[in-house]
Amino acid sequence: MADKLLKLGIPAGSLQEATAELFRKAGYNIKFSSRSYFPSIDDDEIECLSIRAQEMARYVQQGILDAGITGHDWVVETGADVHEVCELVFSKVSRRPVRWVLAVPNDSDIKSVKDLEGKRIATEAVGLTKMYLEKHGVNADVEFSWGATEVKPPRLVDAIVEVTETGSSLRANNLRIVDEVLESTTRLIANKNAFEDDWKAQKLNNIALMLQSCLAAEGKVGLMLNVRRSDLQKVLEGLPALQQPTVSNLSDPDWVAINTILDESVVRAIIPALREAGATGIVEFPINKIID
Ligand SMILES: Nc1ncnc2c1ncn2[C@@H]1O[C@H](COP(=O)(O)OP(=O)(O)OP(=O)(O)O)[C@@H](O)[C@H]1O
Ligand SMILES: O=P(O)(O)OC[C@H]1O[C@H](OP(=O)(O)OP(=O)(O)O)[C@H](O)[C@@H]1O
Ligand SMILES: [Mg+2]
Repeated sequence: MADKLLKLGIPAGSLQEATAELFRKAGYNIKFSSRSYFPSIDDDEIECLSIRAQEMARYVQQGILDAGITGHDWVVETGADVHEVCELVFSKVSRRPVRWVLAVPNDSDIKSVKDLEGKRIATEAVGLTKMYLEKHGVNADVEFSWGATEVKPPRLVDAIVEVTETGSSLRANNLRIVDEVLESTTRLIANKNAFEDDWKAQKLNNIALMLQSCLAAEGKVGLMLNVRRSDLQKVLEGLPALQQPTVSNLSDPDWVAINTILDESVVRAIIPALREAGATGIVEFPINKIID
């Protein structure tokens, strides 16, 4: 049926590769070809369009796209009226939010937002910056920057408001953070009318479930082990209490099997302790998805 098609915006630019990689983990294969706005996806019910993150919310609001992936920052900046299906905490290189920050040269006299009175600020997010200045009752010139904003101070402007993830671009340009303007994460957003359509809403909720379950599984591993029933309490005490481990019977009534999920970072300390406590047959395995 022709209307069983979800038009989905995939962000071009910083989020493109991380988005495609997350979809791949979730079971969808997205392929980009140069100069095409239509990446292919191995699901006949989805049509992908490659759109700049800045423009995503506008096209979603207008219904040109049913849904899209973009940063919360651009939803706020564009003031688009869209439905947020879910938050997806991933950025270009990390699984942390990005921050829009007010930054100045290391040796600048500007120490707080109040010192911006009458100064020049360059940014790609003019709306966010003006809202921030207004909140602090400061009057300054905010000019739109097409990019490479970090190279502008001190010759062209006094300060910038720019997005940062690892901080390396700011460091490379001898800039210091004065204040945080907005913290932002990636979101799956939908057109409000499209989300009224049961089929589209379910399709989007299913995509959200798969993407979120992949993010939830990152940095986690599964662990299974066997233990004498008499050692069970001691072994359970050695496992992080985050998750209730599954304990199941074995054919030998004196033994039980334990199945649990752990942060990969603690495994190297926990496995030797489990062995010491009497566990045997310890197996660590990778996990792809966690659905609560
Ligand atoms: N490391 C990062 N740098 C910039 N934006 C990031 C980063 N990680 C995540 N984002 C998010 O990606 C979106 C940026 O999209 P945009 O299309 O402006 O990317 P861009 O970096 O300007 O693209 P390009 O690579 O074409 O310059 C924003 O929502 C931003 O919050
Ligand atoms: O804190 P960092 O990890 O250094 O990331 C932030 C930088 O990444 C983005 O630039 P991008 O590479 O997209 O170049 P652009 O200036 O052309 O947008 C963004 O505009 C910052 O410059
Ligand atoms: Mg950019």
